[in-house]
Amino acid sequence: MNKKVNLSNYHLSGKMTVPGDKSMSHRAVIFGSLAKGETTIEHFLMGEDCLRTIKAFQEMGVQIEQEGLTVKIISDGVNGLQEPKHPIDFGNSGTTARLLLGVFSGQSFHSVLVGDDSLSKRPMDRVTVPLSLMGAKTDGRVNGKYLPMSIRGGQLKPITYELPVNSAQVKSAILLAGLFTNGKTSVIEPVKTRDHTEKMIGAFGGKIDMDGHTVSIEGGQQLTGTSIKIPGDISSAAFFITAAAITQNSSITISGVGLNETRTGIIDVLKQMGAQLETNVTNHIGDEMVGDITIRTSDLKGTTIAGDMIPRLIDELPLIALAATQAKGVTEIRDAEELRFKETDRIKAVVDVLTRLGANITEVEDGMIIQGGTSLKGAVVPSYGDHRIGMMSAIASLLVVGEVEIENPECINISYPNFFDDLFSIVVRNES
Ligand SMILES: O=C(O)C1=C[C@@H](OP(=O)(O)O)[C@@H](O)[C@H](O)C1
Ligand SMILES: C=C(OP(=O)(O)O)C(=O)O
Repeated sequence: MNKKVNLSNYHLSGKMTVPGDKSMSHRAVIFGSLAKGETTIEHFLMGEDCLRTIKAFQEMGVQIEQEGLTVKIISDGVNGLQEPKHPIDFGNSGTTARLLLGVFSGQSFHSVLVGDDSLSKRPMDRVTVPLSLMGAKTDGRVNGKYLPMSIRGGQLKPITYELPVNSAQVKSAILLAGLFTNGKTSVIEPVKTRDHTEKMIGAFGGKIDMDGHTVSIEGGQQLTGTSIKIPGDISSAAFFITAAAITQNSSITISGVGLNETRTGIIDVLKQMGAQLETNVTNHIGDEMVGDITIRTSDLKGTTIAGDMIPRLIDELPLIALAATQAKGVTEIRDAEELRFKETDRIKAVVDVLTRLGANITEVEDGMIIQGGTSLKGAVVPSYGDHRIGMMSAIASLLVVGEVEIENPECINISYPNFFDDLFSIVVRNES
C-alpha cells in the first residue's frame, strides 16, 4: 500500500537517536562468526539487510541469537563454517553478497547464492575477478557476472590488488578472503573508502596494516570473540540532518552517531553549503569515533561535489540533491557513476522523483545538476524499491504544499524499519 506523507505544516525540534550503523552491523556479524568464542553485539541494526547476514551464517552452522537489539554469536572460529544445505538468499543486500563472497572464497565447500530482482542486476564481477585471482571458483549468470551464483573456494593465495572501482565492499571482500591465505594480501585504493572492516578486525584481536592508500592483512590469523556496541548510522541520521537544514524554524540534536571520517562527507558538504551544523565527539567505540550532531534551519548555497568526496557520502547523494533544490544557485554532483549500481540506478531515480516533485534537475552521465531555489509540490512518487529513495521522498514532504504519496514504501525496512516512527517523533506542527 502507498504511504501518504503530509508534513507541509511541520518543523523539526528536539533530540533523537538513530538505529545502529548498517555497515558496522554487517561486519560485526561477519567477524563475530569468524572469531573463536562468544561475541555480543549491542544496538544492532535489525533491518532486513543485516538480518540476511545473520541468516547466512546460521545456514553455515554458526549459533546466532537475537534478543531486542542485541545479537549473541558463538563460533568455532575462522575454520568453523559448514557447507550450507540450501541456496543462501541475500535479498536486497549488496554488502552481504559482496562481503560473503570473500568469506565463501576461503571455504572448500560449495555454496549457491541468490538475491532479489534488484540484487540480481548488481555487478558481482567486481569481487569475483580478484577472488578468482586468489583461487576461488565462481560461476553465475551472464558469464559469471550476476546472481544466482555458485562458489567453491579453499586454500587461497594472497594477492596485491589495486581497486578499479572505489568500493569498500570490494576492498572488504578481498581482505576477508585474505584471512584464508598463507601470506600477505594487499589492497590499494586510489580513493579512500569507508574503513569499518579494517577497524573492526582490530576490535576482534586481528592485525591489519594501513599505510596510506594500501591496506594489508596476513592470512592464518585467529580472531577472538568480543563485545561491541554499534554507533548510530550517519546515513540514517542524514535524513533528519537534511530535513532540519531545509525546514523553517528547525533545530535538532541527534546523539550517539558514528563520526568515522570516511563517512562524514555529508557533514562537510552541508557545512560547505552554509549549514549551521555542529558536531560534538562524546566517545570512541574501539577505533570508531561517536558523537552528537546539532543542526538548525540554514540558508544553503549551491556547491560542487566530486572526486575524493564521493565515497565519503555515496549513500547520502539523494539527500544532497534534495537539499540542493533549496539552496541558492546551482549544485553539481560529479564522479558519482557508482550511484548507477546501487539498489536502483540512483541517478535516474533521484532525477525522476525530484522532477515529479517540481525540482529543476538534470541527469548527466556521472551525476546530476540541480538548480536551487525551487518550490516543490506534492506528487505520487515511486520508491524504485530503494529504501534511500523512499526515505528521501518522505523528507521532501516537509517542503511541499500538499502530500507526497510514496509507492512501495516497505523497502524502507531494508535499512530503517522504524523510520516513520522516528520522523513523526521529531516533527512539531507549526503554530498558525
Ligand atoms: O561496505 C559497505 O558497507 C558499503 C559500501 C558502499 O558500497 P560500495 O562499496 O559498493 O561503494 C555503500 O554504498 C553501501 O551502502 C555499504
Ligand atoms: C547501497 C546500499 O546498500 P547495499 O550495497 O548493501 O545494498 C545502501 O544501503 O544504500
